Amino acid sequence: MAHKLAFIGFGVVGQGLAEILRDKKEALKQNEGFEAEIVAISDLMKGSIYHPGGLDISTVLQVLQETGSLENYPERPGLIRGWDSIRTIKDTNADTIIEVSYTDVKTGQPAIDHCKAAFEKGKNVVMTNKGPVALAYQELSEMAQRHGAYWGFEGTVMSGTPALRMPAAALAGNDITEIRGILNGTTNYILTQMEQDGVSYEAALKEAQELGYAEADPASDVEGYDARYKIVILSNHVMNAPLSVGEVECKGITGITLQDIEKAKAEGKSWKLIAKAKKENGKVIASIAPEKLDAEDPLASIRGSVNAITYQCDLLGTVTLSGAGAGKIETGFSLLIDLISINRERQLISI
Ligand SMILES: NC(=O)C1=CN([C@@H]2O[C@H](COP(=O)(O)OP(=O)(O)OC[C@H]3O[C@@H](n4cnc5c(N)ncnc54)[C@H](OP(=O)(O)O)[C@@H]3O)[C@@H](O)[C@H]2O)C=CC1
Ligand SMILES: N[C@@H](CC=O)C(=O)O
Repeated sequence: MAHKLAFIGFGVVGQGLAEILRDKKEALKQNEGFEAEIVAISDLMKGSIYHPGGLDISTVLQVLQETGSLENYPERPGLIRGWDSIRTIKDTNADTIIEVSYTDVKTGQPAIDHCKAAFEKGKNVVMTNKGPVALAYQELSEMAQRHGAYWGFEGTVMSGTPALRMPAAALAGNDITEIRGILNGTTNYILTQMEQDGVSYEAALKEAQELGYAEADPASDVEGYDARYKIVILSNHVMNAPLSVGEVECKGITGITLQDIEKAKAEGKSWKLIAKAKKENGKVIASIAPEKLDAEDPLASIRGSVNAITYQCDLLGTVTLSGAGAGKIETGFSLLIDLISINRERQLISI
């Protein structure tokens, strides 16, 4: 049976997943027994469409590309327009909600309410929005479990790079005592462009926005708030240690000038925005701050929108993972791997 999906938000990442589902439809069916049907899309400005029998993905993407609005999706019997996010979550026949609206760095809303509305209906949520995971991890995990719903959020940290799934699956049994990483693609892209090509901060930020890496409000990236959410998610989910956003010291990259970067380069060093979390006497101490790294530091060579993370494990020692930290298809993939996980669970249950 096809998975029925409803998208809340349909910007860069939502469209990335839709493109993957369009382009890999046959391969996913053949290799994974996975079939998906987009039944609804509700976006703040682009409009909202729902058809219980499914929307045509190619037409949706084409109409959006040509006109910028879902309002121009062709009329057909049974098509409903104009439902807001909550109605789309509650009243459509979707069994999984793809929550890809913007990340609010203060309240996590309205995405927290989107998750609650879905779980109350026993619907799965797969999301890249970091707010609910960083601010309401415990409450939402319990709620999803109580209602028998799956909550997937691989893309909230390091896009489609398995920064959450890899330690949960392959490092299980270790105590992860420390995490250190570059967790924001936009700032790493900016710092790299400034260092490699002498591009100005403003021009590099504009490029990152055009490439789809930056948050809707890029202050979240450059002030370090996005990386702060990510270290909180890692602490709670991977280190199994409660940490709240307010406990993380946070400094962004806005104070770093081209001169600072040139000076570091002459010393053989590189500026990076470093996220850290360390367990100390049963508590986690975490911070986000720019650091001038020696060339030998494994994180010094991480360039562009690529991210990297080092896990300090009690049994295995140091393990470092690097890969995409942002991007349309890369982050679309993070949603796909969560959907594939739901599908695999379904297949196991039906054996
Ligand atoms: N881009 C990336 O590489 C990554 C992004 N993320 C996260 O994924 C999420 C989506 O990112 P991205 O696609 O880049 O962002 P975009 O800004 O491109 O898309 C977000 C979309 O959500 C819509 N939206 C905002 N609020 C609501 C709402 N209440 N109901 C319905 N739609 C709403 C916006 O509408 P409109 O603009 O039409 O007003 C916009 O189309 C964000 O939370 C981001 O933090 C995570 C990892 C990587
Ligand atoms: N704006 C974020 C997107 C991914 O989380 C980033 O640049 O890392």
